[in-house]
Amino acid sequence: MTVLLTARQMRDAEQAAFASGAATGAELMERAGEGVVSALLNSWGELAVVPSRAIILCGPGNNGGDGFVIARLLARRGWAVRVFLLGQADGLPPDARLNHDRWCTMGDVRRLPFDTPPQPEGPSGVVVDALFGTGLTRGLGPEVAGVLESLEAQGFEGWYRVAVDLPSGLCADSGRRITAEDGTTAAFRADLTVSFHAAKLGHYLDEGAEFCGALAVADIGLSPEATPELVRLVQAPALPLGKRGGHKFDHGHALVLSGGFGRTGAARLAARAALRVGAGLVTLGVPGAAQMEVAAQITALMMRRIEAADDLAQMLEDRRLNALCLGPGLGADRARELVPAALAAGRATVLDADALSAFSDAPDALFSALHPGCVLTPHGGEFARLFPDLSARLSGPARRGPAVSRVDMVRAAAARAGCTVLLKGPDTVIAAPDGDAAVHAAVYERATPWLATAGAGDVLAGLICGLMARGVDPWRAAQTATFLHVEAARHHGPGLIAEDLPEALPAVLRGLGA
Ligand SMILES: NC(=O)C1=CN([C@@H]2O[C@H](COP(=O)(O)OP(=O)(O)OC[C@H]3O[C@@H](n4cnc5c(N)ncnc54)[C@H](OP(=O)(O)O)[C@@H]3O)[C@@H](O)[C@H]2O)[C@@H](O)CC1
Ligand SMILES: [K+]
Repeated sequence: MTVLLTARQMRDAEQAAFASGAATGAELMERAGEGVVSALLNSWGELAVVPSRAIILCGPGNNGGDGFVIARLLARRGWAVRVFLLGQADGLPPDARLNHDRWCTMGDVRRLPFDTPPQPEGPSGVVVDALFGTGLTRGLGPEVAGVLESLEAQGFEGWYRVAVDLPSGLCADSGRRITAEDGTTAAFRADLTVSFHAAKLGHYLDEGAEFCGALAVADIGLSPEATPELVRLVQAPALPLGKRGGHKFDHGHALVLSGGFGRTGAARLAARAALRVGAGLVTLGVPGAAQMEVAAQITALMMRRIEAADDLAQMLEDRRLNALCLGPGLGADRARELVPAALAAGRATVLDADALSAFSDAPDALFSALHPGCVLTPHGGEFARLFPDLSARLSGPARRGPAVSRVDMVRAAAARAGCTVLLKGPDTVIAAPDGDAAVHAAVYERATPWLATAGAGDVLAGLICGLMARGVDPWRAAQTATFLHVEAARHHGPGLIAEDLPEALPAVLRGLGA
């Protein structure tokens, strides 16, 4: 299991190593520096062959200490190294001071921001940002922002940019840039970020991936963590996704409620996704006026007329209908009519799109009807309508580090709703009401910007519904569906439209050994 740590959890891991005698701070710092050097040599092979030049910016804490180790290791490889320190050597914590002093036997240290700003001194090289890492408590002031700007000036175009642990200015817990008192919101923009022991939430959430560039995690010999509040990074599902015998009713029967005439496409997309992910049967619940339209478009999918709440309640007397999906193209009036009846039936239920927006005026009425078998799948706008106070905490500037994160807010939303909440985005956050949280990241090598296309969200809702019809619990269904959704988009590639997603699933499932 890959976990994403907060700054505090990282410090706890470090303290545990000190307490058990497994490592000293100086040893961890040495390994951190070695990790950065080997990651940068691996990333850009030519640097491993011919010594280059480096500009290393060291901050006033242990992130700066890592910078001094990197300076020493690169200089030993024959690199031309210039080191800059923000603040005074006297103020450095002990391990950083030790490495500062070791470096001083090999080269000089210039002061930031007073000395002349760093100059490129050659067409190529590496800029190393070791100003701030997990200890960032406030935004970068104008002086530091000015230094970062000077490193983007003319002459640095051919230079690689490496951040130690985190790009300075970026919050380890939230992936948000911290805003300084004067309103400056600066951060180092890296090509490669090298972190230690485990990735931090901030590498994946919000603006994290944009500022990190690529991400490498160096092993510095700390023990794996096992605290329950850890956030996991969603990866290939451990569930058996293939069918192992049985007939169609053994794999569940999903019901997807459709909107009216001319608005049935979204529900049909969701239904097809539910069928492709393995639900044994999928029925579309359609108002009379739209039946001809739907009938002309479906084959393996089934259809039943559902006009009003009574029709739905009557249909749900059939206990074999075990998972519901409401929202895609449903329309606000129909959502207000059908959602209470669906929730009263106590089935596994996905609420998306209109089924969420229809309750913007009275979210508490929705929350009181929800049950643990539900999954809400809002995008940012729908989340803001249902949880305006939580959303507002993410939309204003972050003034202090560590800042409140999307994980914090989705956890709070799940606790309030009493069910699983999935906030969509390239950094999808999924939280369960008991506080479990996971991040699904479609960033770095899994970036799929072409997934931002009409109807993609409807397919996701259908995948969750289909998995729940197969008996997967809401928490795992939300994670597995998100993973499959992005894998389908990756399999198809650019040019993707929502219709392609269900059609890409067989290849994705086969690739996962289903
Ligand atoms: N934990 C581990 O296991 C390992 C950790 N390691 C490394 O240590 C790093 C964490 O070190 P750290 O805790 O010393 O914090 P760091 O990021 O260097 O900064 C703290 C200093 O910056 C200051 N400061 C903050 N914001 C500021 C601002 N905007 N403008 C100006 N100043 C600001 C802050 O001042 P204060 O807030 O106290 O006033 C304090 O002086 C971690 O990222 C990793 O690289 C590795 O060696 C391997 C093992
Ligand atoms: K840094």
